[in-house]
Amino acid sequence: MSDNPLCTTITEQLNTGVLILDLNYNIVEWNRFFAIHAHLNLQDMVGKNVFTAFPELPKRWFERKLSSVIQLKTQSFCSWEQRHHLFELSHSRPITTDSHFMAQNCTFFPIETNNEITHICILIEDVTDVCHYQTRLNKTLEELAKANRIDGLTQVFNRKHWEECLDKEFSRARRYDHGLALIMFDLDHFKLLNDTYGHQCGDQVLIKTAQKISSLLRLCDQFGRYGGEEFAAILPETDLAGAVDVAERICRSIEELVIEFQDKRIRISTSVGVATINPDDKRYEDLISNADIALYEAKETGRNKVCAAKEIELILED
Ligand SMILES: Nc1nc2c(ncn2[C@@H]2O[C@H](COP(=O)(O)OP(=O)(O)OP(=O)(O)O)[C@@H](O)[C@H]2O)c(=O)[nH]1
Repeated sequence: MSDNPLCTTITEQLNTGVLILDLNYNIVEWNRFFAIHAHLNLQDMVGKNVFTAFPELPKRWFERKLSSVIQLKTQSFCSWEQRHHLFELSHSRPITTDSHFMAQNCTFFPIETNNEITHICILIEDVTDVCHYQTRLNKTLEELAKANRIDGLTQVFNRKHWEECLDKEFSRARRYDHGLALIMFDLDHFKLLNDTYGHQCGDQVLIKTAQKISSLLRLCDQFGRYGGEEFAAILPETDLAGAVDVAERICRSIEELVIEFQDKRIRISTSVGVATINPDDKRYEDLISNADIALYEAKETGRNKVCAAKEIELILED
């Protein structure tokens, strides 16, 4: 590796890959680490063009990288997060990883002789462990973030996240004077269903109902589980007539839904309350209250129906 035997000994013991190229991309030197992980013979590769020796190299990117190192006379770095690996080297990680090749941090730096760049040195650091643990950590964080937003049983938004969405939509609607509607659903006689068929059956009904309602909403609507057998949907840019129309459609679909549980075919219904933002509403909770009053009205006047907050106001005015 070097005229100095001490340096050669050290370089050969390094746990880092060392590859030295001339300015025509020919391999001048490389160390044992590189040869072992490339499964190639140390001597065979010297003098070969790097692109012939490693056809997997991204040629244009590599040439640009080296040319900037030469022109700027400065070192350059490429982390595994930018590019998982440059060279298809094996790793010796005992624990199984998803990656077939060694994850690499690569450093490129110019070698000068008499003030003139004659070679480029590339150092390859094996960061397969870092990559593995970072990937696992990211996955866990993603799962945690999801668990923080999603109701475990029905897989729709949980109440906390749903209310945060409503808070944002409410502020936006107020600021830009846009429409905003809220639909609250409460399954009818759910206690009786639980008592008759058992809690597992009740759970299945909640799952299927949530799926059904989700499938009938638009992508921009936000749907969540508000409580036990209560669900709620936020409909941005929607007026009362539009929201009632959606609510009616959902109400009829739930009525027609047949849920199979073991050998039983279960049918249910839902009462629905609809409200839209009005100038008196100061906080998003006001909108929930109005939808809740409408929902109560739907329960009181027979269930399996839709009531709108405005209709109640009119009834009160009468
Ligand atoms: N299976 C199951 N049941 C639940 C869950 N959460 C709440 N419940 C039940 O839902 C039932 C709700 O009962 P109530 O509030 O009396 O309402 P209801 O029987 O639907 O009557 P109305 O709303 O008046 O039509 C209770 O028995 C709760 O135990 C759940 O996650 N799974």
